Amino acid sequence: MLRRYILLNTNKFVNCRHVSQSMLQSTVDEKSGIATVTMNKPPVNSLNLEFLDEINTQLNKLQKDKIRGMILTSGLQKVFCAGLDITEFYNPNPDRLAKFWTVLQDTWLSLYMASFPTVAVINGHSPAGGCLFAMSCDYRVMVGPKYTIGLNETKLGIVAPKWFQDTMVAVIGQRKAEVSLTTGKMYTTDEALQVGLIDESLPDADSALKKGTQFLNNFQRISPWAFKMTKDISRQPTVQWLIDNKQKDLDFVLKFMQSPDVQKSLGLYLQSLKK
Ligand SMILES: CC/C=C\C/C=C\CCC/C=C/CC(=O)SCCNC(=O)CCNC(=O)[C@H](O)C(C)(C)COP(=O)(O)OP(=O)(O)OC[C@H]1O[C@@H](n2cnc3c(N)ncnc32)[C@H](O)[C@@H]1OP(=O)(O)O
Repeated sequence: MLRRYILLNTNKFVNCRHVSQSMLQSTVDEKSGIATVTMNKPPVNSLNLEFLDEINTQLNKLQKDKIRGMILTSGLQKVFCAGLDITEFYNPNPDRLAKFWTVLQDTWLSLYMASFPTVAVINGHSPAGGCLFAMSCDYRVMVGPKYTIGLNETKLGIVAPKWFQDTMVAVIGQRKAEVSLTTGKMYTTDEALQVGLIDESLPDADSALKKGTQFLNNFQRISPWAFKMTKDISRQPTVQWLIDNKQKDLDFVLKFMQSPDVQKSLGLYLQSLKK
């Protein structure tokens, strides 16, 4: 493994393994065994087929490398992740759409059930799929006060799939999730903290990264096996539906996304984004 000193977001030099460098930068601190995975796909870290594939491959690699924890963050100025790349849904090629959705399912399962503790350092806006990724980590630290987070699918004229919804229910509870999902609510950092969608709010990215690392350091005294078993038991009810219904979920998405009404809504939404 290539060893070198590199500059991390914390502006400190640390001895680390440099795992990869592309749309995703991943570094592992040799001493703590904590990986920092930085999404860096300008302009907004939208999740397309290739990016999701890279994220999933990296998560599986970190698992094999037996890292002790992971921070997921963004290398962009003001966006953590803009969610799924809407162009994957608009006038889709059915084969590519099927691959895209399958990789999304797999990436979510890898992240949600990661064998190591995970923290999302949300250093920018985090709508829809970005919120899903943040909610799938074990702890969320968000940089405030100016960014927003939430599952806004209804505002696009589409519907958050069951497993997106269940992930939110697991974090903020049934009632709050229902209101949040039906209204497509995007929470400010303060609102997200109040509702329990995030665990901490910090004024800048450096202190958020420190907080995330502090959380992960709690696990130095906890057996990785005990951690993983506890997490599996806790998260099993949320993941089981997708594990049992991957094909059904995919078939539904293929049909739903090719319907003229949904295509019309997506076209209008894409246009409004371009404006
Ligand atoms: C029972 C039913 C079950 C199942 C149904 C089946 C399937 C449904 C699946 C639905 C799941 C969807 C999950 C999603 O994640 S959908 C994506 C939702 N994302 C958004 O709404 C975010 C939109 N973006 C923004 O709000 C802003 O861009 C953001 C706040 C993130 C950043 O703002 P900023 O001002 O910094 O940048 P912009 O100028 O807006 O954007 C720059 C360029 O990037 C393009 N862009 C932005 N977001 C996306 C995206 N998600 N996908 C693709 N492209 C995106 C934007 O258009 C700009 O492009 P250019 O103008 O530069 O060409």
